[in-house]
Amino acid sequence: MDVARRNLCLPNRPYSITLRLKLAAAYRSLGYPDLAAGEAYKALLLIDEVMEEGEYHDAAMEAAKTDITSGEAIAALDRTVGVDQEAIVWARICWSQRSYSFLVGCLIDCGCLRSAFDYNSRALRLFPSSMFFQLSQKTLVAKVRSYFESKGEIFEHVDVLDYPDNGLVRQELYPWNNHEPDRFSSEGLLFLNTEMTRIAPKLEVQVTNLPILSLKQNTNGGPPPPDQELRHIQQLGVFAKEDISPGELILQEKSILTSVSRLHESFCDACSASLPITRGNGVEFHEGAVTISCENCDDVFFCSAECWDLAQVKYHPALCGASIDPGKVPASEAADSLYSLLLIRTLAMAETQDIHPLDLVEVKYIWGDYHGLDLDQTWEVDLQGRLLDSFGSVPPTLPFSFNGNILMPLHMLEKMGVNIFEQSHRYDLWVFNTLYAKFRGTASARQGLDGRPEIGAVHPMWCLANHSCDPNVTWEWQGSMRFWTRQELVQWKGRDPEHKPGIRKGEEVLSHYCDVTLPVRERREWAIGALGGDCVCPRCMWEEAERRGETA
Ligand SMILES: C[S@@+](CC[C@H](N)C(=O)[O-])C[C@H]1O[C@@H](n2cnc3c(N)ncnc32)[C@H](O)[C@@H]1O
Repeated sequence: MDVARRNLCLPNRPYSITLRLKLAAAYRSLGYPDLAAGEAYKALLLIDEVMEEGEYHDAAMEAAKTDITSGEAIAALDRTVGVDQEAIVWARICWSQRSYSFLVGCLIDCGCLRSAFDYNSRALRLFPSSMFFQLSQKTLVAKVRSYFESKGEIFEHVDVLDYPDNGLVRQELYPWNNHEPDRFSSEGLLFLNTEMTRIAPKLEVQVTNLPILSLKQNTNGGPPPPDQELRHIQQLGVFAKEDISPGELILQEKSILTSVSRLHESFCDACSASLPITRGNGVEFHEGAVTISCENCDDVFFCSAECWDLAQVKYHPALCGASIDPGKVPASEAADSLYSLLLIRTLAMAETQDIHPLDLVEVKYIWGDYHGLDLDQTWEVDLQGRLLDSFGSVPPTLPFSFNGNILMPLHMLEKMGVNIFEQSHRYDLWVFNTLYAKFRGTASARQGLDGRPEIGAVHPMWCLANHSCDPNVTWEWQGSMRFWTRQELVQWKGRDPEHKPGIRKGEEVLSHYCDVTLPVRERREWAIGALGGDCVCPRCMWEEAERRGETA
């Protein structure tokens, strides 16, 4: 595949602007405008390096000259513009125009209209007579106008900062991603079960079949199938190795893949347990423990020497002194901000441990909820070979923003001292997207008193348990994640009266992703993000039928 081939070239020519632009073109033609936007943005960074005395100026200048003398630049532009062979002219005029046009076009494709507007305005200042940017301006105004008019608002009254900037892109196991393990292989299961036995001796991970709940993946655009005709796929689940009585603690898992979005002094930076409250000059003791802080940065606090040691070995050195406080995050973006912080934690873990982010044991085996469609059958082009839509007809489901998926991770990596050009193979946008895909289906978040998500975490073993609105366990997250078998099952009228609390050998551990005391419609709405569609557990099916007056 073209993308894979060019990706392989990048380690040798990480500063080549033309190579970045070719990669952007290849990504776009394959229905990945988000990945194309990432390469176009890096091309713009390199153009700045060529034109100014920056950290990478010499390397970028050298690469630009090589591109020009080797004829690469001419091929990339499909035409020779100007006769001046100076790299700076190429950068300022040709490459810059091409990078901006990729970035703006791809951001529009991804629904990031505010960012597209911003870059198009910059491009128009540089190239005022460009038809492309003038047209893009018109397209953007039309799109933003129709967005606000559909909400009953007047476009002229809206601040640019309020323009929509979040879209959806393909949630995919990229064809060139060779880090994803075979989770169903005997080696994969052996690894997971060794981990599981350590924290939950009575449980084991098994392969199971689950209904695919996402309508887009079930219907390819047709009407929704009847519930009994849903397609099924293989996934993992957690099962009892022996009989377990009601009220037993069956799993206790501590994770350092956590995020704290505010009140950093109130939570352990490693495990996110609540910390003792500081009063005046003294410190309030909490279960005999006292808060430990990092002497070098004084930005982070820990609940125990164990957490401090884990932070030192696993992630903190990469971040020590690099403030990651996202500042005041609007309530509407609080949940996304927790995912971004999980991404930063993962990048810091990769950097500290010198390992590819997708090979970290904390993320490698977790579920990515990739679309699972056969690309040969789904991908559609017209008679001229052009894509029918920007994503090649693959339904986009992964939330995407220019800031969260491109700008912020690259900026944080630079703060960690990572060379984002030479380390592209390790810290590329498709890697960030893959991590987000994994977090979105598995992370848990806890809200503060004002209802805004405050802390988030991925517990790699706990998150292997599937959901039911009639769960046989309940869980609590306070530093560690803990599972108990329920003393009493949820009350609902349609259950088999023989079904009693406790879990028998061979039965699946069924967790809950929503508040199971709510009525069926509210439960389904709550869990839809984590499940990908409406829950079809026996309780939901029965209660939905009852609601429609269909039960016997
Ligand atoms: C946190 S993961 C659970 C573990 C996952 N089955 C695995 O293989 O790692 C959440 C995903 O599991 C699937 N899932 C969990 N409970 C389900 C249910 N009751 N019905 C259908 N799919 C379910 C959904 O695809 C969801 O996105």
